[in-house]
Amino acid sequence: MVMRIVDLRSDTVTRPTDAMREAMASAEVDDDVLGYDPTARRLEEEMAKIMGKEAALFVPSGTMGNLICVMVHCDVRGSEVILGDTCHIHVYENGGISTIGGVHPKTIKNEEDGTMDLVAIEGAIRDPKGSTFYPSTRLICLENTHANSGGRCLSAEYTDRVGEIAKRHGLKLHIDGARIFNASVALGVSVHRLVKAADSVSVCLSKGLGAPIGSVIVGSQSFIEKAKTLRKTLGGGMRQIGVLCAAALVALQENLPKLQSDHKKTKLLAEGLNKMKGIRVNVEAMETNMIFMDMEDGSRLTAEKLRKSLTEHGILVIPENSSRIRMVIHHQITTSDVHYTLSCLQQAVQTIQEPCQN
Ligand SMILES: Cc1ncc(COP(=O)(O)O)c(C=O)c1O
Ligand SMILES: C[C@@H](O)[C@H](N)C(=O)O
Repeated sequence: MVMRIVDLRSDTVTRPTDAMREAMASAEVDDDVLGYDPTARRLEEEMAKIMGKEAALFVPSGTMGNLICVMVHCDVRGSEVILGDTCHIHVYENGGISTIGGVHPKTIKNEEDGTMDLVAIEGAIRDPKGSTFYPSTRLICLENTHANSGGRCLSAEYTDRVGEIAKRHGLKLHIDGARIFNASVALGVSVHRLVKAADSVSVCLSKGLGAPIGSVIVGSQSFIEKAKTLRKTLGGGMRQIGVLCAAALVALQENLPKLQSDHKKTKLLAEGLNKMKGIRVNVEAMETNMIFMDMEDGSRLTAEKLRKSLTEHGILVIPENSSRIRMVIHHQITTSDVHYTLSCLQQAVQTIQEPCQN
């Protein structure tokens, strides 16, 4: 019997749709290193227009997109970047900006809402007069939505304030916009307004948009030209990438409109979880497509016990720690999957908390 699978591990787990596969199979392609791939060019022009920037570049992953942007902005030895202590660039990218990029990280505490305190940002900027001893601050990085705070959205006004600080000190601003479309839909603000103050943005095609592979970075024409050279240096120059970009173009058409529904399903799941004995979810803080489900002290519940029980029912999740599980909704999770997950979890919670009654 084929087991029902409900994959809540991440929004990176989606499978290409039939329309994506058809587009991939019939994509018009050419060598994107020797010249340019026409389908890649279409995607890049589309993304630059949507994001309100001069130019765009397809890259194999969000990690490489962030690395390239940081390295282009911080192209002088001794550069330092100000970024959040729980941001993806600092936590999940193997320290690449330092080990490969030679850029020094200056972390600031991420607040619960994914922002960094504005006074702390400005206070972290190195005094150029201290350059005998200190690195030189060249870049500030934000992340919108902020994954480790549960997919929280940064407002356009907050981003503008950080942009003003950067400009005042002659710095650049990069946004890790892996889920910027989720922020745009949740806030009801266009993506180009959200990133107006940014000098560069890295946008994942392979998350909520549901494309199988890739990201796009956007910025000025001169920035993207430097980024293209660095992409090749890092081994990211690829040939007939129209095969991948064709799927991304379908994703933009098909899945962008579905993000609102992803967020609705997230709220439905969060509200259901919050009613369960021993489980706590900050429903208000679940602004987009992510849920952090916490186990209350003394509830006998642990992330591993629940993960194991859910897996037995085909529901896949990733524990954040011993008492927290993250669940991520995407366009291939149905409302019925949400109800199924709630029913299985209710059963697991009951079994774990009242073993003798079962
Ligand atoms: C906020 C954020 N930025 C960047 C990335 C990196 O993207 P990729 O997995 O394509 O390298 C991810 C997740 O994958 C992410 O969640
Ligand atoms: C873990 C992280 O790299 C990935 N972006 C995710 O959110 O699933």
